[in-house]
Amino acid sequence: MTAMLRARGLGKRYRRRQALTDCTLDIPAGRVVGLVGPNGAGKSTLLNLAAGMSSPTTGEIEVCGGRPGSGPEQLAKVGFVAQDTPTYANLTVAEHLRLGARLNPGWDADLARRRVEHLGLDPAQRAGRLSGGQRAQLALTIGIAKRPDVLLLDEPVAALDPLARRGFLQDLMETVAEHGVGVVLSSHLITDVERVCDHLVTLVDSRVVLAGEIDDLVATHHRLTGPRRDPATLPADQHVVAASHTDRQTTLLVRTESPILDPSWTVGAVGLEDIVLAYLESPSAATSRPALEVLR
Ligand SMILES: Nc1ncnc2c1ncn2[C@@H]1O[C@H](COP(=O)(O)OP(=O)(O)OP(=O)(O)O)[C@@H](O)[C@H]1O
Repeated sequence: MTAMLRARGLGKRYRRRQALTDCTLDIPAGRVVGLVGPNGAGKSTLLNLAAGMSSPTTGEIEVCGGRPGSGPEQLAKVGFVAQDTPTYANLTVAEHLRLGARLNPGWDADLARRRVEHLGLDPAQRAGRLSGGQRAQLALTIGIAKRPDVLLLDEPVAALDPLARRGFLQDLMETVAEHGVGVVLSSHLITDVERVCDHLVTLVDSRVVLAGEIDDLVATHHRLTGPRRDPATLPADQHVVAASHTDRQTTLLVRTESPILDPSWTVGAVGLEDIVLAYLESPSAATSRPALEVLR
C-alpha cells in the first residue's frame, strides 16, 4: 500500500535558520499522526512541505505517492489547514462553502452543510466577523468536506474552547472511521494526541527524535527504579532516555525491545506524555543518537 507520507533526508533552510534537518519518515496509509515538539521545532515547516506550500532545500518528500503540489490530482488528495486558519474576511460562511464546491472536485456539500449547521455557524456571517475559534471550525470544515486522502492540520484545536475541542476531535475521528482519511495533526496537547492518534512524530530542534506507532512506543519504554547505579552500566540494548538520581536511588526512562530481567530494578509503565516530555527535555541526548523508529 502507498505510504501516506514518506520523507528521505528532508531538510528546509530559511536563510540562516535550519527549520528541518535530515527528516526520514515512513508513515503507512490511513494513520492518524500526532506531530509534537516545542515552539520552533519544525512542525509547521514539515506540514508546509507535505502540503506543497514550500519546497525542500534537501532530500525528498512524497504524500500519497506523489510530490506535494505537483498538479491538480495531487492537490485533490491533500487537505491542508494552516496554523492561521486562512479564510476570506469578506466572504460569508455560505460563500466559503460555494467556493469550496467550485475548487474541489470531490467536494461533499452535504457534509459541509451538516457541519456548519451542527456548529451553529450563521451561513450569512462574513468570516471576518467570526470569532477565532469559529473561523478555525470553518477552515476545518472546508478541509474535511474536500474529502482528501490526507488531511494536514496545523494546530487545529489551538483556538477552540475545551468543549469545541472535544467535539472537533470526535468529528475528526468519525470522518476517519467513515472515510478512512489519513490525518497529520500538530498539537501541543499530548493528551489529545494520545486520545486520537495512532502514530507519533516528535520533532526537537528541527530533527525527528521519536517516531512510530504509539502502542509500540508505549510498550517499549519503561521506568526503572532501583539502587543508585551508573546508567552506563546497563546492557547495550537498554537505551537510557532520561536519568535521575537521589543519594540511594536511580530512576531511569529506558527504551528497549527486550524484557528487563535484572531483579534489582522495579519496572513501571510510562504514559505517552512522560515519554514525549523526556525526549523534549533532553534535546542534546536526543540529537546525539539516532531517532527511534518503531514500525510494524
Ligand atoms: N518563513 C520563514 N522564514 C524564516 N524562518 C522561518 C520561516 N518559517 C519558519 N521559520 C523558522 O523555522 C523554524 C521552525 O519553525 P516552525 O514554524 O516550523 O516551527 P513549529 O514547530 O511549527 O513551531 P510552533 O509550535 O511555534 O508553531 C523556526 O526557527 C522558525 O523561526
